[in-house]
Amino acid sequence: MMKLQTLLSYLHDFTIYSGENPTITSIEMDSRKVTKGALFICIKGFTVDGHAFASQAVANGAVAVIAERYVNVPVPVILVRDSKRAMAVLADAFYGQPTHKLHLIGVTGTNGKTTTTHLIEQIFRKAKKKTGLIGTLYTKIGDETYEVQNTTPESLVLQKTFKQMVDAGVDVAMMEVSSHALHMGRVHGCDYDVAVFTNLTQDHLDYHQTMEEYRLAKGLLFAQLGNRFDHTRPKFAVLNNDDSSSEQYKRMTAATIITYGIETESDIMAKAIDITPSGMVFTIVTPTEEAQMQTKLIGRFNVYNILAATAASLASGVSLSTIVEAIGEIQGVPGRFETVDEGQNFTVIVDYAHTPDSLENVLKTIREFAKRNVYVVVGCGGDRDRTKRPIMAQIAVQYADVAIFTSDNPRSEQPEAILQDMEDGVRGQSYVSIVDRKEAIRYAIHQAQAGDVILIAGKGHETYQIIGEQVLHFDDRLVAREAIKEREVSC
Ligand SMILES: CC(=O)N[C@H]1[C@@H](OP(=O)(O)OP(=O)(O)OC[C@H]2O[C@@H](n3ccc(=O)[nH]c3=O)[C@H](O)[C@@H]2O)O[C@H](CO)[C@@H](O)[C@@H]1O[C@H](C)C(=O)N[C@@H](C)C(=O)N[C@H](CCC(=O)O)C(=O)O
Ligand SMILES: Nc1ncnc2c1ncn2[C@@H]1O[C@H](COP(=O)(O)OP(=O)(O)OP(=O)(O)O)[C@@H](O)[C@H]1O
Ligand SMILES: N[C@H](CCC[C@H](N)C(=O)O)C(=O)O
Ligand SMILES: [Mg+2]
Repeated sequence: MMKLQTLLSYLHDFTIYSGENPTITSIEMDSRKVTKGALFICIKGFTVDGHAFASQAVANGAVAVIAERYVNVPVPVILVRDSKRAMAVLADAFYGQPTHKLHLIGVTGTNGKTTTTHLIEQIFRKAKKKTGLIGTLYTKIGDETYEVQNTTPESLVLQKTFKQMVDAGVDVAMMEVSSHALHMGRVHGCDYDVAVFTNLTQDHLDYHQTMEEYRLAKGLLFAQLGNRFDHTRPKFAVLNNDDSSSEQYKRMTAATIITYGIETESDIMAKAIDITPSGMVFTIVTPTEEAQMQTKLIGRFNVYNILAATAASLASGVSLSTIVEAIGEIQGVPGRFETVDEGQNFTVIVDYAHTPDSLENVLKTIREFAKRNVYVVVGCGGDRDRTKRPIMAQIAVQYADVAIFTSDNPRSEQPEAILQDMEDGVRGQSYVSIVDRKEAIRYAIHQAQAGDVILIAGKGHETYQIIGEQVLHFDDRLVAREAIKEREVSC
């Protein structure tokens, strides 16, 4: 609870059309969630304009309204330049600036955010800290998980979650920070201690338009870090030295820089990497010590994720021996290189690769150990970057022996039209297109011979498929499992 005027003292640029000072009991951006005493924030969304719901919010009990243009309601209206950004400031204030009380680690980059945050979580758990995690899979406080809608939630949800973490005694929070969130200011008010960059490759050009804009959006995490030079709470930017975008981020941040890499000389490095089908071993070298790292995770890209997690944890004061122990025990991350094993004589892997770079990485990794044919079942999401479709199709055809194109989440687009965009990248080459994802997975599984490897890419942990407005239950792992059993019965 907070008085409106107290709350507004955190905002520096607004106009208020009232001298009233009601008590604010909650902040809402959705009129349907408003209850008595709420401050309603009108957000001009991508689908509808929240200003149209101000009256409904007041009817539901809102006692004040934040808006970008005047709305005619019988409660104080506060005009701001950008209501989404104002919301982030107000949410931070309303929930008692919870990130000031947490050690907060933010991870950004095109690929590897979910994996890296999970590695960091396990490391801190090993270090006997209470952890909180926010990302694509869920919000997790200690052992409890909660469903999420976005990888990086809207500021209201985000700050409320941080408050819950503080109340639950969380010491360290780690979160995925998407480029959308950075661009829209969802994370304004988050006081990061460590910011981590995984990599930058093509994705989300539907939203950011150009790679330069996309790179800049990710850079905001580093630009917004550490300008206080607080010697009691130093800030760290953890950067991938093998990714050229890091050079720009080094210039954008005032924080202490820690680099990691395999190719380029860096503060934290992996050397003598040995990759087998069951895991990896490598030497991790820091400025002060060296250790042997052993992991069940597979793929060179996961060496990068481990290096990023190690650098972030070392910067946070965790010992290298604790890090090595934690990484050694990690079984995997749901939907990331997850095998489906029903005792069949071929390998089935479900993975969340939905960008050109991740698909290429995963297929290259499979190629390193596959003894016979490699199948890939892959689609591209609707209402998302169209330009990645032909590129992903080309990668599928290039690295797999059998490429099967299918639907991912078509959303509002025609599934056949998405397949056309993919096929445009591979005209004249050999591939199979099966619109129905279940049928595509069944096709691969029924074709496979002993020793073959099937990669089912793009949806990983997802337990749904979005077709039009419908959200249907769909889980690649279950569909694959059923198809394997079906095949055994028919043999
Ligand atoms: C494009 C985008 O970012 N959209 C987000 C946005 O939805 P929107 O703009 O369509 O909202 P809207 O439906 O137009 O509503 C506008 C306003 O009216 C309000 N409203 C609406 C109806 C009503 O009756 N009353 C009412 O008050 C709404 O509560 C809202 O405040 O606000 C929603 C609520 O916070 C978000 O969940 C939603 O994310 C959607 C699901 C999404 O797909 N976002 C993607 C692009 C995204 O952000 N992805 C990144 C991850 C990318 C990656 O890592 O690969 C992420 O961080 O998730
Ligand atoms: N460091 C990496 N570099 C390239 N590809 C990676 C890396 N880590 C994971 N991948 C691939 O990308 C996929 C997605 O990984 P992950 O979920 O960790 O990334 P993310 O950044 O959280 O993705 P999203 O933006 O969709 O939330 C994995 O399934 C794997 O195929
Ligand atoms: N965070 C990503 C996830 C993509 C997952 C893929 N299955 C799809 O639906 O395109 C996005 O919203 O673009
Ligand atoms: Mg993620």
